[in-house]
Amino acid sequence: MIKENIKKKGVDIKVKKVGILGATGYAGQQLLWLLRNHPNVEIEFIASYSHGGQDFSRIYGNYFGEFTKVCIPNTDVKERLGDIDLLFIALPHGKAFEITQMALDRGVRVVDLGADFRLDDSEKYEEWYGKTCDGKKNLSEAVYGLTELNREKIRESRLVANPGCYPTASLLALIPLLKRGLIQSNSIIIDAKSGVSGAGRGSVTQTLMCECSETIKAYAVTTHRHTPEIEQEASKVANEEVKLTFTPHLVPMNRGILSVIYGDLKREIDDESLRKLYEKEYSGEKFIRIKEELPETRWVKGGNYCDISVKVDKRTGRVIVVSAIDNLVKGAAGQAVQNMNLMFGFEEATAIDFISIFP
Ligand SMILES: NC(=O)C1=CN([C@@H]2O[C@H](COP(=O)(O)OP(=O)(O)OC[C@H]3O[C@@H](n4cnc5c(N)ncnc54)[C@H](OP(=O)(O)O)[C@@H]3O)[C@@H](O)[C@H]2O)C=CC1
Ligand SMILES: CC(=O)N[C@@H](CCC(=O)OP(=O)(O)O)C(=O)O
Repeated sequence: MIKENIKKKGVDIKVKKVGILGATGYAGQQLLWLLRNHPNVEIEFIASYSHGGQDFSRIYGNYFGEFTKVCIPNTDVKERLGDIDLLFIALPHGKAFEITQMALDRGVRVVDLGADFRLDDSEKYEEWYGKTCDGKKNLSEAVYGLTELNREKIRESRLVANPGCYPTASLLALIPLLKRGLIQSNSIIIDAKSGVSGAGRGSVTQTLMCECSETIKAYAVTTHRHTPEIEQEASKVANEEVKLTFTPHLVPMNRGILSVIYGDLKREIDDESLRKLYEKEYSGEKFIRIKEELPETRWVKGGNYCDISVKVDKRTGRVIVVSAIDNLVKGAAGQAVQNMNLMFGFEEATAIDFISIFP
């Protein structure tokens, strides 16, 4: 591994120890995959809910012979907090509150890949997630981990709320328009499509082959919990209240999110000028690629990129922004690593600096 090679060459490298809670899920596994190749990270432990005591490579066969750590039970994590600098949490909603408090109390930093700390308002959390919010105390200190938006705050933060996959694709596409007040804030419609890994490994009926192949469906129309998350962050960027329509779809592919966003422009502007404006906004951003060609999920698969293209429909005065990400990488684990790199002062692209996989 890279880590050993560097040590052998006698280079003094800074190493931080991390634990992964929920390592057996899709997001947790993707995180482990990335961190294994991080020169400055030692994976101290991995934890699982129902596979405590099992060799990870028996759960994910691609690790056979390469990574043989045994999962500790989730319940043992509190006793291991003293061994780590940072805890990644990739658990179902509502499960991060207690352990986060314990970690912070022990001086351990936290990156939560779930939604427990994303909403500033605990009543909104309870309304959209149908769960009590036991983490009220931490909500105010959590930094929303959309890296390109909150880079400086993330560096200093103890607790990062990694964004949802749909919000990542949608907000990155909307920010340049919202920042400049170019779009009518109540006219935004987000039509987004996700591969089935977005639903996690634990989901059952809806991701069975017969249920999701050879079909495409909208779901959670008007009720998806990413709506308040996108509205919250969009409102902050726009400096006015944004209310939008968000409709997710499940499509028969493993990975990827394509977000197609419509909105009314406040003034006339052509494609070319708008594209230049996007290029300016994201100049120097390694992982945001402004394209003339329309983005496709196949060009971001396995990578930490968000590809964006922007067009104007002159007939209607509407803007159409298309963005694509890999839900498990930029939409989850890749962005979590990007945030951790900032928190520890590592080079931001460490361990995520590779081209997407195709085919
Ligand atoms: N999938 C995606 O594209 C994205 C996911 N996320 C977020 O990441 C988190 C994990 O998602 P994902 O990996 O997809 O989900 P999975 O269903 O694939 O994994 C869930 C993980 O949580 C554990 N778990 C299951 N039930 C419980 C429970 N009752 N108590 C404690 N632990 C439990 C599982 O352990 P075990 O396997 O041992 O039972 C597993 O490690 C979620 O909060 C999700 O919202 C965020 C962005 C994108
Ligand atoms: C296809 C699919 O089911 N996707 C998930 C979103 C996954 C994700 O990013 O969401 P959280 O981290 O907020 O759970 C969903 O719609 O619930």
